[in-house]
Amino acid sequence: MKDAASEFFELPAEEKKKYAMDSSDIQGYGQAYVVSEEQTLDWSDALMLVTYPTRYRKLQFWPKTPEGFKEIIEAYASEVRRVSQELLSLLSVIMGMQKHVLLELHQESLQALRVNYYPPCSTPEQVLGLSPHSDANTITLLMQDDDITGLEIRHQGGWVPVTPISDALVVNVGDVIEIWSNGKYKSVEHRAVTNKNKRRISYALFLCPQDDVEVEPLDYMIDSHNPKLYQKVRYGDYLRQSMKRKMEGKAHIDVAMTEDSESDMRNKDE
Ligand SMILES: O=C(O)CCC(=O)C(=O)O
Ligand SMILES: [Fe+2]
Repeated sequence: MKDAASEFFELPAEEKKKYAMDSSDIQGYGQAYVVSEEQTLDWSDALMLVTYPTRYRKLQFWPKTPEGFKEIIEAYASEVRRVSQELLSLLSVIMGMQKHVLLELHQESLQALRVNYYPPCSTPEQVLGLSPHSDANTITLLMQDDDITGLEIRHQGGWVPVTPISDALVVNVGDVIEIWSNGKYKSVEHRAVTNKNKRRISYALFLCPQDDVEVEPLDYMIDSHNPKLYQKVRYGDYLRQSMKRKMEGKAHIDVAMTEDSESDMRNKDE
């Protein structure tokens, strides 16, 4: 996967443009979250593909070069899908529920791959590879290059680098787990920084509920000490709302907050 992706991103621009993302779509080669001509762009390109359910695949965006890349993506997506399903069972148990609860909410889950390419940048202190955001899905499994640190997570007001561990995947909790757990498990705010000397590639597989799944705090997570913090949202609407905005930390999760919890948060900030 790493060799093939590297070869793809090093192809001439005209070759990569054959797979260019449409402005109204998220699949293909390009940059997502570009919502205005005035915004500062992140120092990265991406190849974004829906991998499951297979009927949502738009094969015209799956690169034909290098040879065999398509099959590699398919094999990687299928293996990581298996791991993410195991993780969902374990997460259900950690959240105090029966093993099958989260899996059932993902009966026909959507999985999308984003391969992020960050070219070397002569002024890394001036530009980000990927702006701060949380992932608007359930969990993300991320593979990073071994020899270069780029991912950082928000912790106690600062940014903490996530040093790559060889042969390990990073698992990010996304907004949907935050909403289902009524805020007990927070989606992690993260960003990617650029590097002066080396290019970096990361491989994110996003596991999402289907569009029509209604996301709201699960009954198990609410009691008299833990009032409901989020209102019900249809997942497809939540995702589309968050994609319409420029990436700005976790601001997009406001869409799902109840009015009370939103004003509580605001009072805390002030
Ligand atoms: O490059 C990274 O490590 C972060 C990628 C990421 O956060 C994303 O694709 O959503
Ligand atoms: Fe992310």
